[in-house]
Amino acid sequence: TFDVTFTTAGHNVPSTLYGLMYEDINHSGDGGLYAELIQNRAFQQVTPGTSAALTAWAALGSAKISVVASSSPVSSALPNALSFAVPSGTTSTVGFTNSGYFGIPVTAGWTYTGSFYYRTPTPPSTKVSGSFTADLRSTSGTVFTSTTVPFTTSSTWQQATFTFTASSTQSAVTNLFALSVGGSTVAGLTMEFTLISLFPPTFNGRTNGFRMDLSETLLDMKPAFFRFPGGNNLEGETAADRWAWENTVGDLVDRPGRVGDWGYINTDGLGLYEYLQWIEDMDMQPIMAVYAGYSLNGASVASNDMQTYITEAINQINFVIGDASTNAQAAIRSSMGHPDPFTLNYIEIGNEDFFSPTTYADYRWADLYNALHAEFPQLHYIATSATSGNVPSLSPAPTYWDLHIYSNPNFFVNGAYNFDILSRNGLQFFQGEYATTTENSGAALTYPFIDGSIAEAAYMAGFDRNSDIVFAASYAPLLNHVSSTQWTPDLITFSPNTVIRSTSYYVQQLYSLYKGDFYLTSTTNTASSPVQWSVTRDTSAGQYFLKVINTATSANTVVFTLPFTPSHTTGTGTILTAASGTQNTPTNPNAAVPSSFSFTAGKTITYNAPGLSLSVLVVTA
Ligand SMILES: O=S(=O)(O)O[C@H]1C[C@H](O)[C@@H](O)[C@@H]1CO
Repeated sequence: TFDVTFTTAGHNVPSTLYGLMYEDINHSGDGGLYAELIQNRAFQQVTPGTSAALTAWAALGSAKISVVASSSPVSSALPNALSFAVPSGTTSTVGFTNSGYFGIPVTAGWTYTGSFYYRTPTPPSTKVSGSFTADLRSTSGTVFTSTTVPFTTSSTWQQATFTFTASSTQSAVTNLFALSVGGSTVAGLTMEFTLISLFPPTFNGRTNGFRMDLSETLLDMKPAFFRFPGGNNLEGETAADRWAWENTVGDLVDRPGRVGDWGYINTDGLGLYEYLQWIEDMDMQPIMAVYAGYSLNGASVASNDMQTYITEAINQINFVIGDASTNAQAAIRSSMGHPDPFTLNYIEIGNEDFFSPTTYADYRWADLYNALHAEFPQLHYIATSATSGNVPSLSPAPTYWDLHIYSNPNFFVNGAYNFDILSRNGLQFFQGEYATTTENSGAALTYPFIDGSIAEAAYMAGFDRNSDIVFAASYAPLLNHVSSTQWTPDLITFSPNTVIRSTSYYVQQLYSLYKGDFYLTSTTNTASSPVQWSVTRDTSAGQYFLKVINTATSANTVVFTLPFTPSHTTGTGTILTAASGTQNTPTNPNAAVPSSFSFTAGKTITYNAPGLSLSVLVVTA
């Protein structure tokens, strides 16, 4: 039995404590949160004439399709186009299909919004007019919804737009988007297409917006912040490949895309503006990274070449918070629909710069911090070259540090007091990435498992307890498309039409929902104890959240002694628990989900915590 006495003494819990780490990994962005359904929609960053350039595209009928460098590109950012050549004499239906990001969901009642650019490089002397049919169909050709799109041959680019509404829901996602036309209409013609786009309804109905079910899944966690755009995906393989904010704003036709750092092309259709608008819609605040001159090939920008990136970072921040009436970057923001500044308090300078500590310490941190702090003194700047609370020395000395740790359950069980032992010297910590990534045996994990998730919960009791110096924490990675994975485990796994909440998702959700605003000091425990606890309070609601974490496989009893007598004798709690090894997977998505229970409340509360469990007992004063 663990006897826990808590007092009314303690400290504030920062509103920023629990949030989300994001980067475009495992198709978290393109094919995930970004709602665009067409993969390789603008043939960005591909080599014309290669089969890879045609990823996700296939011809219909006797048409010949290939990716070409257009002789008259739709924009300098999008030099490539799909060439669609129809042999003379063709009479049957011709066209092309796109298979989406490993599938396309067909959902009853959804109105899809589509568009494409097209032209006929060498139009016939007598203009040809006709109609394309745009549709969603199964791979066997069953059409679920369609509409016609009139066209007239022209050597100049035209943009067509259309909508159609699905009347049925298909459980299969192996569906295709198709554009087709009667062969006799276009026989002998060669046409070019690009930026072929199809959106489902989006979160908050935003144009060029986010996928609804994934957004709702994240909203259910009430996350306080969103760290973006990376993670490794900020850094590029080289400086030239970095995430550069300016290439991600403005009209889609002006965004070149880039080769991302997780093995696939990023369209950057999900760009800085879209991130910020969604973060605002989701009641979060950004923790925004700026490129700090280190890239994944290990090279650092030379000291006397840093100015380009300092200016870029200043411009990036001005895009977010600048005055649109006086600042050019802020004016772009305003022109995109947000004249007022977005909320911004935290800037992360680089990512995992412990891979390049010398250049970070010698000049990269100071160059960026000094310039940004001078320009924006009200923002907080987060350094990234530490892995634990024993931070390296940098000048100027950072106040905020981002720490990352991926390990096994034992690390998190034994490390539960890692922050208690740190001296309070003004430093503030962001546990920006953490997760149980292997079993104690070292076996890799494809999905989180209850043993690791409850170990994470033990470690997170340390975030509550030390939230005087831990201002933010987020599990990583956040998202994983089940058909295109570079890193496991992940908090949430999804397919084109399903979302699987892992056991670690529920741990993150419970800590975030029951964060409270004040931590109450209680009986000191020891690291590596099988049981950890945390007591926080929602002061305005007069509610106390008694969290009990039992990392042992057998039950353990905790007896709480309260500094008051609750106003009720029965309390309601929420528990996540499962047998060792349990995972929520695509085939068993609800193997372990939280459930509620009631308990007897009084000046003392005896709680028998099941093995491998996180419980939150809610007590009303
Ligand atoms: O290979 S790692 O450095 O472990 O990559 C990790 C750390 C990096 O910030 C993030 O992008 C990635 C997965 O979350």
